[in-house]
Amino acid sequence: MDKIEHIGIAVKDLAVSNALFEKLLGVPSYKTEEVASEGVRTSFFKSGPNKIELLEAINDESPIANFLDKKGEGVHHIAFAVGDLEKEIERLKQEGFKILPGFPKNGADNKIVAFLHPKETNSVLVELCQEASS
Ligand SMILES: CC[C@H](C(=O)O)C(=O)SCCNC(=O)CCNC(=O)[C@H](O)C(C)(C)COP(=O)(O)OP(=O)(O)OC[C@H]1O[C@@H](n2cnc3c(N)ncnc32)[C@H](O)[C@@H]1OP(=O)(O)O
Ligand SMILES: [Co+2]
Repeated sequence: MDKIEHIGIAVKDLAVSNALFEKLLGVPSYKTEEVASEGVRTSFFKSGPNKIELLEAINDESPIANFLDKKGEGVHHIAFAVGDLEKEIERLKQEGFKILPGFPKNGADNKIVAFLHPKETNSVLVELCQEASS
């Protein structure tokens, strides 16, 4: 794991939270992007070298819809940047971690992503992100 790539925050209304985080961070979102496979609309902010990803659900099947129903708005996941996702997945499997089914897949912000189950990582949902080849 090279660094924290972004912190994912589940929000009910992306437009409302975009305005809030623009005031909070003092910068506008640099990208809004839907990821249909995850049923999410995302909005990204840069804060110095760090990134914040806001996520709203675009359908009831979305993991974000379920999270909001059960836990409400808040920090949803921590994403780590990895240079070689397949290699990192192999290393993690050797360490006894399982990758959630259906991953790796294309994520937002030009990444290929995979997730571990939060029950294996102290109830923190961990995402792995590799730059998709341009
Ligand atoms: C890919 C686009 C974008 C990007 O960055 O590129 C994204 O980040 S998309 C983000 C949305 N997509 C995902 O989160 C995909 C991975 N998540 C899942 O597959 C599910 O959300 C899963 C498996 C983590 C949970 O789904 P499940 O149906 O099992 O939900 P439950 O409510 O039954 O939860 C089971 C258990 O896990 C705890 N839980 C669930 N979500 C989280 C979370 N985000 N952080 C911490 N813990 C979580 C939940 O509380 C349950 O624990 P229990 O003790 O049994 O109550
Ligand atoms: Co993410």
